[in-house]
Amino acid sequence: MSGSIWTAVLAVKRLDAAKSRLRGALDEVPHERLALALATDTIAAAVACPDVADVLVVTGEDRLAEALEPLPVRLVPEGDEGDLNRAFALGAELAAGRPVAALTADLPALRPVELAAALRAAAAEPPERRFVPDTPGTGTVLLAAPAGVPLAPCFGPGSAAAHAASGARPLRGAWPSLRRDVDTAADLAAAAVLGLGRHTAALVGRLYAAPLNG
Ligand SMILES: Nc1nc2c(ncn2[C@@H]2O[C@H](COP(=O)(O)OP(=O)(O)OP(=O)(O)O)[C@@H](O)[C@H]2O)c(=O)[nH]1
Ligand SMILES: C=C(OP(=O)(O)O)C(=O)O
Repeated sequence: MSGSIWTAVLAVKRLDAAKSRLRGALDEVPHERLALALATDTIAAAVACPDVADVLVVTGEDRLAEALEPLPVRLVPEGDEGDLNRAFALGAELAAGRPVAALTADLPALRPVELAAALRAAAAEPPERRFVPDTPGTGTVLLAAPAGVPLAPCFGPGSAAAHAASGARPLRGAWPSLRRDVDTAADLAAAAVLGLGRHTAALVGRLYAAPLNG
C-alpha cells in the first residue's frame, strides 16, 4: 500500500523541560533553541513524507506555533499535565479514519524517503500495530496502527520491549535516519554524521564540520 494515507502524530514536550539529557552538552548553543530545532526538523521531515497526508503536533508548548507557522500542521494542545502516551493517544483520536504513525520528535536527521519506506512496511498485510525500535534497540521511534485499531502507545524507557509485549510487531528495515533519535550529545554527533535537518544544522552544524586542513 502506498500514497498519502497516514496521519503522523508527533509529541513535543515543553521546551523548558525537553531534552534534559542534552542540557549543557553544547555550551555555545542555547538549550531551548536546540530542543526546538530538533522538533522542527523532525516535523518538517514528516510533512515532506509522500505517504503522510496529515501531521498533528501534540504539545503544551506555546512557542511551537510560531516556529511551525510555515508548515501545514495541526497543533493539538496537550493540556497542563505532560504525559507522552496520553499526548500520542490524544492525537490518534483525531486521525479521522486514517492509519496513525506516532513519531518521536527528536529525529533531526530524518529523511522523508526513509519514513515513507517504514510506513509502507507498516502497511503490509495483515493489518496490525507495528513499531520501529531506535538505534540502540531499547526505545521506539515510530509506532504505527492501521485505521480503526487503537494506537495503544507504550513509549518511555524500555518501550521497544513494551510495544512488543503489547502485541505490536517490530519492523526490521535499516532506516538509519529514522532510528537515530537524539537524547545525548553522542546521539547528536551521530545524527550529524547522517546529515542534520536545516534548523538543527544552522545551530550546531559548524561544531561537527570536518576540519579543512586535517
Ligand atoms: N507532548 C509531549 N511530548 C513529550 C512528553 N514527553 C516527551 N515528549 C516528546 O516525546 C519525544 C521522545 O521523548 P524523549 O526522548 O524522552 O524526550 P525528552 O523527554 O524531551 O528528553 P529527556 O528530558 O532527556 O527525557 C520527544 O519528541 C519529546 O518532546 C510529554 O509529556 N508531552
Ligand atoms: C520515549 C522514548 O524515547 P527515549 O527512550 O529516547 O527517551 C521511547 O523510546 O519510548
